[in-house]
Amino acid sequence: MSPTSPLPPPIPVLEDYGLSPTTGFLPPTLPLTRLPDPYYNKWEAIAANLQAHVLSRRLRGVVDSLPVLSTVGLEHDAEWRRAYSLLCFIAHAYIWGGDAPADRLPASVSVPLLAIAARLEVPPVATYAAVCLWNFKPLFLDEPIDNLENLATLNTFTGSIDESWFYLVSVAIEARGGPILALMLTAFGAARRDDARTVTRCLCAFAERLTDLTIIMQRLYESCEPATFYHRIRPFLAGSKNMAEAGLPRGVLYEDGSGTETYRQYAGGSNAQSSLIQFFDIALGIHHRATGETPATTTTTTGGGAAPPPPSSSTTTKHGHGFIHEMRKYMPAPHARFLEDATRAANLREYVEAHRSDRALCLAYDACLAMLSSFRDKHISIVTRYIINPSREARARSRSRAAADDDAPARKRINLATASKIAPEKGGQRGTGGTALIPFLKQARDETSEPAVEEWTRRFMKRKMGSGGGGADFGGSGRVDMLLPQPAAALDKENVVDVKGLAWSWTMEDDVGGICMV
Ligand code: HEM
Repeated sequence: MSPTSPLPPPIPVLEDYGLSPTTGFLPPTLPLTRLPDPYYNKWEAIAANLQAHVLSRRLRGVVDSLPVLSTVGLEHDAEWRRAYSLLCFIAHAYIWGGDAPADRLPASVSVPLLAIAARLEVPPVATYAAVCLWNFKPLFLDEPIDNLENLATLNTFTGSIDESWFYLVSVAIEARGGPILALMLTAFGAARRDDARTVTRCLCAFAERLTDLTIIMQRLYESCEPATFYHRIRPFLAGSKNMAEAGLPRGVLYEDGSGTETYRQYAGGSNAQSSLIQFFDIALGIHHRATGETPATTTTTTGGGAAPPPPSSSTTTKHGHGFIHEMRKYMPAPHARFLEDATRAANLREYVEAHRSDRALCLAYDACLAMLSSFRDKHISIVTRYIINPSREARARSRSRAAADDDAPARKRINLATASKIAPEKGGQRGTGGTALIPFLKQARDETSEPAVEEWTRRFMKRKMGSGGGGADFGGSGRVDMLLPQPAAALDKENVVDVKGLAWSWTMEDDVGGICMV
């Protein structure tokens, strides 16, 4: 380094961001199962009986008559996190737990929720942190929390095993993936010292853990039924942004008694708010572009690899890289700050590019890309099974019902589950110009393999992503492309309809077959 060259950006220290070298983005101390101060017993009682309150249609009345409690009784961080999680469950049950959504959140919930969210630096909605990161307990304290058989949820909207399992799969992924943070920070340091052996060792360990994460994710099928997820669980996680057809045209007003409140709009809770997966991209130097954008410059090098494209500047687009970046606003701010600082320090892609002759290093790096690409491949199958297919079935059912019977059913519910069914009939919802869900996810997966250095890995991953042929697969049976709908651009715009994902509202192709068998 020349005397004038600037110092490299510091390698982040996990503890500075409240992160743990063992559990990663899960809290360093276990979530509390109850707030210790009895002052908060009313919150605890409502959350403990949330399903009964919703079922009996008494929740809104109970919450309306609740006093506005102060945050003065909250001491340690774990207490603030517990209070946040409780109030998020109560708030979303209040909004979505009736025949039509409530567009006002009473002061009894909104006042403490806003204060707690500000203190924790999270938005006042049911984020991934509220329902997953801070909402679990181990069944046995002396057993690890990266084992699904040792986990239970603290709160759910529905009381169903399916909902618990949905959250717990993510918790187990976060727990098993937690040590990857320290591993990769060690690799950043080793690359700076030009210690290729340590970098290789860290990358090998990373690739192995990534395989574990894919295995855990696929266990979702064991205890979470797609129809239950789509119709019963997903509606409670919905946000207030782009929710006009679901009954929230202006969003939600958080009452504070001032009379000057304005409507707020937030995205719904989604695993896309997981800092862990975004950290993987950062550590490996993977760049995500706006959906539909192709690499600007692709220079063929001697090894057959592509030179790293410039980091995407596209953070302003509505979706695509913009969406992935947007999700950082829904992470606890210290986690998002860690991601920013890790981005500045990340050096592995450049290091591997500069050491192309080191086969072991290149293979270890490419293995990580292949494993992460495989993880995303399996995730696309999950989204197809849990969102795309039930959405199509619901639409088909609602059409045939409408054709057979003009009489309205006895009681009509308006919420997220019914929204995508009623949207096309209302007109104006077809081909809204939004981003197509599956092409977005597929592009994120394809971008994951772009930095591969070894010629054979590149060929292999291209083949895996191609449209035909059999062949080996790093991750098992993940040939989803052949089974999925084609990109929206290739389709008749008339057949494109809205679909509510988790965080966001997307489009999908209505009439194309897409039964995905994994
Ligand atoms: C039933 C299970 C799941 C469903 C239905 C699902 C659905 C979705 C949907 C609809 C999106 C698009 C953004 C949105 O609208 O929220 C998305 C994105 C994403 N999901 Fe999932 N997801 C599931 C499980 C998971 C799990 C277990 C993880 C891992 C922790 C995960 C990680 C991600 C990530 C990282 C993205 C952003 C796109 C990317 O980086 O590839 N998802 N998911």
